[in-house]
Amino acid sequence: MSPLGRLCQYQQKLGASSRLTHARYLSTSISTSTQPTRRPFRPQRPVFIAGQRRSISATARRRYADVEESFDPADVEREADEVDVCIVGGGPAGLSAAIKLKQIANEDGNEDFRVIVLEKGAEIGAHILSGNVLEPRAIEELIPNWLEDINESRFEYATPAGKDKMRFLTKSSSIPLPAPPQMHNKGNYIISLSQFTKWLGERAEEIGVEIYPGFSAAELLYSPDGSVKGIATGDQGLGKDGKPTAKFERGMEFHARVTLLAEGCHGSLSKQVSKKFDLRRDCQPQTYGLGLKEVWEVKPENFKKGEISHSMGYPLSRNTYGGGWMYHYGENLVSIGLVVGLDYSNPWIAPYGEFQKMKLHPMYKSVLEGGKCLAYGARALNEGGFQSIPKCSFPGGALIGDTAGFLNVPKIKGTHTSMKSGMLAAEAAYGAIQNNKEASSVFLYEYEDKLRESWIWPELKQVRNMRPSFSTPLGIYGGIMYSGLEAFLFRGKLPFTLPHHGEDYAVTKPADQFKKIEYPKPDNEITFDILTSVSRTGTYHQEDEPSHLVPAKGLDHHAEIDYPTYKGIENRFCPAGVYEYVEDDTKDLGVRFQINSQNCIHCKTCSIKDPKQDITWKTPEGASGNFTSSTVSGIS
Ligand SMILES: Cc1cc2nc3c(=O)[nH]c(=O)nc-3n(C[C@H](O)[C@H](O)[C@H](O)COP(=O)(O)OP(=O)(O)OC[C@H]3O[C@@H](n4cnc5c(N)ncnc54)[C@H](O)[C@@H]3O)c2cc1C
Ligand code: SF4
Repeated sequence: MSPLGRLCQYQQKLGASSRLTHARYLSTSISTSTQPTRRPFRPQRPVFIAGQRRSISATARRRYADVEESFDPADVEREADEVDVCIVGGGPAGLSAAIKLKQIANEDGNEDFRVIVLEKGAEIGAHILSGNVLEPRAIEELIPNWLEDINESRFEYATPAGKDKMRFLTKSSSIPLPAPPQMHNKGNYIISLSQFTKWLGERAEEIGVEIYPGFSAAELLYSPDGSVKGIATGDQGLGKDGKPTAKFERGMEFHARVTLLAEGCHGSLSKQVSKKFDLRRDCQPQTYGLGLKEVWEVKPENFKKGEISHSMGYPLSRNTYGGGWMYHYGENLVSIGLVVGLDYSNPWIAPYGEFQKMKLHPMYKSVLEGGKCLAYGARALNEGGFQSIPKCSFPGGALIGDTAGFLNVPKIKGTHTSMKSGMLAAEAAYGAIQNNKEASSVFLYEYEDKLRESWIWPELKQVRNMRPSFSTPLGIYGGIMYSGLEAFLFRGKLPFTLPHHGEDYAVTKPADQFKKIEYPKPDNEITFDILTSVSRTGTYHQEDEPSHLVPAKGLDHHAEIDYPTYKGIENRFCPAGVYEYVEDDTKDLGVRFQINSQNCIHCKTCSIKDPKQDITWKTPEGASGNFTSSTVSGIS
């Protein structure tokens, strides 16, 4: 069977068609009992079938394992395919770059220009998690009739933003605060980013982008001159021990003139490339927050379509940065969430516990009461802003979107900037490839210039001092006061840039310096235990695949270096119950470190916050960590 045939067979096996069909859409949306009214899907437009225009590889041979056979997977030759641009990550940034590239190439009469997108989720949108209030600036530039198109193809899709509310919370009351201009949402839309991304995927395929969901880019490939020459997808069918099983299939190589990394916040290949080319040498460290989110169907009398609320204060202590949100959208749907800055020093803090506590505050509880929680998810987001943007180009490629860190923190918005960065990289990549037809390696100098000349730069520069102003001894109070002055008076014009505190993991202090925090027991109406929440993410990893969460020298060594000082911080920072310290008398510490990697929801917090930086997050097998069987992808 041809490699293309095997690819199709593989996708069918996963139920992971690259076509985003009506049936597929319905099967991944919310259950019928709670399903809001929605318009029927518009008939499918003609689409390009991924890989049909050109086979993935005509010559190379893929090796399947014999059950009895024992060999080193790395010794097996990989198939390779040549493309013009390889994009890793089918999120808003990657798909915007892909669409822009094909728009330019098609206008240029260069329809054979090959752009591929590899996405680790089983389908486009499956691994996307966000609020999301969309500022439509970038999408209006990319697809001018987007709103009409999207509203035709999705149930009441983009809810126009209504009233903005900003509150400071104490334990039982809420004090109105003036919403800074950066947080005004007039002209914006509340959307499901997962659905928006699926729609972008359809638009990309229509104009000839080849999209391969279910494929993790696991390794960067380099040319002899040191430039990036593409990526390799991960091997499939390895057992827990890392040895090939009967289902083993070697990964594939994609060689590209330009490789764009669009992996989202804290991308694993981006981390490697940043290190190799020292991309962070002239910028501040990146800092992060963890966003935890639920989607509820609320009682109609509690629903205020389009209302957008944000809060600061309770339940977070004055030294912990963060805030909550609640967006009313669609039909009786409410997106509620909490972002917790990962620069907290107290290792007893559990962001999941803080989120559950927040829902019990009267401002939130009054809306949720009598409703039903449909979905849960969590994802890290960049908080470093302007001063943490690295060099974005490297020989052979570039970082685009959240993996470079273009999120506007006071706005809590990064979709528009991520998309725009992808579009700028696309323009630079097409020009560079056309102008360097013979050169082996392409460098996207123009991308860096375009970023600085675009609206991304002044937007992020203006708010650069707000986030670091929360890191003074005055904590949240100092931050609110300073940010108020910045927002209404200084508007980013002060002649200095505040630095960040350093890396988030490095500010964590020993547990014995703090009192242990006890979180309220779940009531199963408003608050839930972590495993119930994980069941609402639809997370699924193969039982027997190797763990993608790897302590450098094994589980026992990890426990020895982390546990005595931080008393199980991994168990508390992980929003999916992946890490556990289990009592075990046979161990010197009295506990055994356990990793339930099948629960992982790919939020990346462990890679950011582990105080000893001992856990490596590797891309799991493609299509695993599949969140689509839940309600999440329909509404997140
Ligand atoms: C809780 C929360 C709330 C937010 N609220 C808002 C908001 O209201 N408004 C707003 O504008 N923005 C918001 N954002 C930010 C917004 O979600 C991001 O800025 C945006 O999604 C970034 O797009 P991206 O394409 O760069 O990355 P992502 O959306 O993260 O997409 C990356 C994609 O790459 C895939 N991928 C990663 N690594 C690999 C690999 N090695 N191989 C193959 N595939 C890979 C992932 O599966 C994913 O599909 C929020 C973010 C969070 C976490
Ligand atoms: S294991 Fe790491 S990436 Fe996975 S859910 Fe837990 S903290 Fe997030």
